[in-house]
Amino acid sequence: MIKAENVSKRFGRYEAVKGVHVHVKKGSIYGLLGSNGAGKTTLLKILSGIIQADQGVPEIEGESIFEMPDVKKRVLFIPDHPYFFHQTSLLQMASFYEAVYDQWNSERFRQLYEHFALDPNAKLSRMSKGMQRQAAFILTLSAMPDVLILDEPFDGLDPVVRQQVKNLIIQDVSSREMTVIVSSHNLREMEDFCDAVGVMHKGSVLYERELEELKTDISKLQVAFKKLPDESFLAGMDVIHHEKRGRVLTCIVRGTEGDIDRYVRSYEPAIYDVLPLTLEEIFTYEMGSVGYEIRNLIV
Ligand SMILES: Nc1ncnc2c1ncn2[C@@H]1O[C@H](COP(=O)(O)OP(=O)(O)OP(=O)(O)O)[C@@H](O)[C@H]1O
Repeated sequence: MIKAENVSKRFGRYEAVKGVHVHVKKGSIYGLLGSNGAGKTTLLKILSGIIQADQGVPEIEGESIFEMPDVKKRVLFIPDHPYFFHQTSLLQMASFYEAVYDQWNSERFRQLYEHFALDPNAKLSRMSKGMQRQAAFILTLSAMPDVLILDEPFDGLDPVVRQQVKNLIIQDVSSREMTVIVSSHNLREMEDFCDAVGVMHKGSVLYERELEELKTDISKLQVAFKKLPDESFLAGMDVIHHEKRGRVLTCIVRGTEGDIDRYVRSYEPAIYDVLPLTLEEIFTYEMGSVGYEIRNLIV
């Protein structure tokens, strides 16, 4: 549903986004992960039609978004610092949203501000950071977007509100196939929230995968041998990282479980365990394999 092929963006001589390809299925939640300064915010702004790419045209259901008001009305973006007009209240912002967004739902707006117990007449600038973020979600979700693009959206929300906001988003995804792209450094949270992830580093998308597929394609092995085999043992697998502690060898390996299992067992290990990896571990090791330094992460 959302497709960006070979998208690039320069700021002066610095190339913040370098020929990236992004594919997001309709009605899914796509997590954009990456190192600091990787280009996530820049890419999200391109996908939202806020800035124009130098190369490549992102499409939403086959239509370009940049300077296309009819497409833009269906795509809402919450930046890492939500923006409201000077000296406005939630109610005044709602009037603006209602005038701009055709799919605005006043009943939902009322339900949401009552649910979050925000005073609709209070000045938004006097609200706390977390309350302002709640206000941004109330306005955005009341506009009933087909595509919701979120940059570090849950920062500053308390754990209860965080879960409530995520539930609201999940409801819209399942009930009316809203599509979500969300950037975050909180991989624990993304693991439970996303269907697929794309990982950015230094302006490039290193890979994008369904979360389940990603998790079955990389494993942590713990093996011990009566006599440690020579280096051909490690050379025969796609090892991203390994560590030896005493007789126990711990390896992070790419590949399918069946192939790895057959291979390791052919060396007749005394102990052999395959442990699941969290998204955080996968991210860290994959980043390590492209030169982002990791040290002693295996525990
Ligand atoms: N308007 C701009 N002018 C010049 N350089 C910019 C501009 N916006 C972003 N950059 C640069 O582009 C690079 C990518 O920035 P971006 O904000 O997209 O990264 P990010 O992945 O969102 O980072 P973080 O995770 O730290 O928020 C950075 O080096 C940043 O300094």
